[in-house]
Amino acid sequence: MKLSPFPKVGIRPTIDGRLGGVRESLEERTLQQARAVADLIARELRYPDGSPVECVIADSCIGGVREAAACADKFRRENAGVSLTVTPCWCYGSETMDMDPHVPKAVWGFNGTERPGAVYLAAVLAGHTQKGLPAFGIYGQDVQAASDSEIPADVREKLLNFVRCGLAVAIMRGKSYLSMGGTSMGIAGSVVDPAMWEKWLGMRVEAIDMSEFAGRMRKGWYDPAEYEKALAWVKANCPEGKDYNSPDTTRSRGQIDSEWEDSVKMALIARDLMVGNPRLAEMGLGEQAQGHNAIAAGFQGQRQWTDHFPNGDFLEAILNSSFDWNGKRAPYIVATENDALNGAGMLFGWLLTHTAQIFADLRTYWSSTAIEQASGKNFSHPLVQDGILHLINSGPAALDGTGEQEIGGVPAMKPFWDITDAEVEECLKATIWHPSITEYFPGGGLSTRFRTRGGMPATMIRLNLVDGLGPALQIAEGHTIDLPEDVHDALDQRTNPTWPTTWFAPILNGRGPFRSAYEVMNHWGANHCVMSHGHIGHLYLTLASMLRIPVYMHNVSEERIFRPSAWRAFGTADLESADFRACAQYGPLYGNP
Ligand SMILES: C[C@H](O)[C@@H](O)[C@@H](O)C(=O)CO
Ligand SMILES: [Mn+2]
Repeated sequence: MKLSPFPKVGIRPTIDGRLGGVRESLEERTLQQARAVADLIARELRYPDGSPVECVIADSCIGGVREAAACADKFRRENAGVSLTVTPCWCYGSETMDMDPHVPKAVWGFNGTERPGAVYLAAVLAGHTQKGLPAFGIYGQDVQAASDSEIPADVREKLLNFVRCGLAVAIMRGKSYLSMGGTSMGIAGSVVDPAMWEKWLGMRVEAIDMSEFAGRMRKGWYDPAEYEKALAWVKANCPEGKDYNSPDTTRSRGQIDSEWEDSVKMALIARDLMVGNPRLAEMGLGEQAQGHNAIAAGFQGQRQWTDHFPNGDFLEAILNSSFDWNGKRAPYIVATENDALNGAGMLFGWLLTHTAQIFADLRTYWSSTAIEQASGKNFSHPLVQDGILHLINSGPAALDGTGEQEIGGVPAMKPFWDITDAEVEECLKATIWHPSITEYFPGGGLSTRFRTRGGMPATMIRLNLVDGLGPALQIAEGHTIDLPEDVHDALDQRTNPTWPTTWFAPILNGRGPFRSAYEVMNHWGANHCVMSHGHIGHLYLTLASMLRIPVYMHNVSEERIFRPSAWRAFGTADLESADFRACAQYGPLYGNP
């Protein structure tokens, strides 16, 4: 993924500015604390391309406003997109605080008692709250000796989660969402709203007409050598399955072969449109070589493209996966049906985890009774209470979604740098490509079919756009579920056996939407959802608060919620309402609607 240089993490060692003893006694200790945090971040966190996260530390401790200003200048020069203030002692809050309104910020006040680091933490957070510059507060549970340079586990977790989410915010800033085509079948999420991307995510919306695909395919505006390589790889790795079309809608072998060829061309063209390709410049296509600086995109597909041309299943499946004919690499985020809101959700999930994201229709709630009626079998599972949700895209999903990768023997989706070659093979083997259903896709194409292995901890989200409110987020942690073969088959054949299926059981806590799996579906805000690997609802909550996007449904336990300290001033009895009030008060991160 050819993204511009990634933003760094700016570390601000603040200090008591009083010379004549106090400051001198603290200089080395304070700088050591900053260096320890920088080492932790570089050791534990990666950028989406797998390279270690870089930190930039202020040239001196910050004891007053001049040093604070010098640090801000350095952070601007060095492209620091996240701000982390650390200190073991008292400092002068309003004189040393970071006042950049657009950079996610946190403060770690060392919990020692020889010097009042925690008192500064509270004081400077009060300043942030008073000035409308919300900041995250990090304070260790246990008192540490002044000489203790260890970063305790609870502080470490908050530091790393803050930086993960802060970098997601910073990396999105200035990038594009590329709308490939327009509104798909009247899906509201594909009525792309530039203001949402600009004001909440600091991004821009780029748009291309679908004729750009037709034109590039017809004129051969893609790398011919890569095309041949990709087509050969597809023939060797993408097995074709049963043609479910009726005799009079079955397409000929030759037609399907040409649909494979077009599908591969479309994948190359979509990627080139997103991030550019220097090879195109060598072909005399200098403007096309630029791409649209897109970190996420959507493909309109249905309709009208798919009335005349092959569907985008192969394009979307392979670009969203962590591998292709060139080997393992970061996914390219592409939303089916140009559902830009789901595309934003996929982008969040990828930036938080660096793993592929499953795009799916939230198609059906299957109660245990309905499962028994449809399959003749009664089905029970320790993680299933009243029923399960059928996630199945009328399109593809990342092949990582097969669940053929593992962490500790448990199905997972991993960053590309952790995926083994054998796991890539398993993901490909677990996927069958069926000739698409002609009545849906008269232009043909191949549909992606797999079933996600059960037992994967997963988080399902949806970003919705609410008139008068702006974007709002839903989160449901849960697990993928294995159905017995015959039960799955009965339900899958009845639904659509040419598309990718994930059976999902949300974790229920008996409250609100999480009273039952039925209520989770009943409350879902749109036809699509994104599934990420892992129980990462807490990361989505932190990210949403940085972007001032309220969360109106989640099943994350209270102790895992980490938001700016100012959020507490909007209410502590009902965190959901407080979140809404805080987001309304601060407005979108990059400007009011
Ligand atoms: C049946 C339609 O063709 C599908 O595309 C539709 O079910 C959707 O995916 C809507 O999100
Ligand atoms: Mn859909």
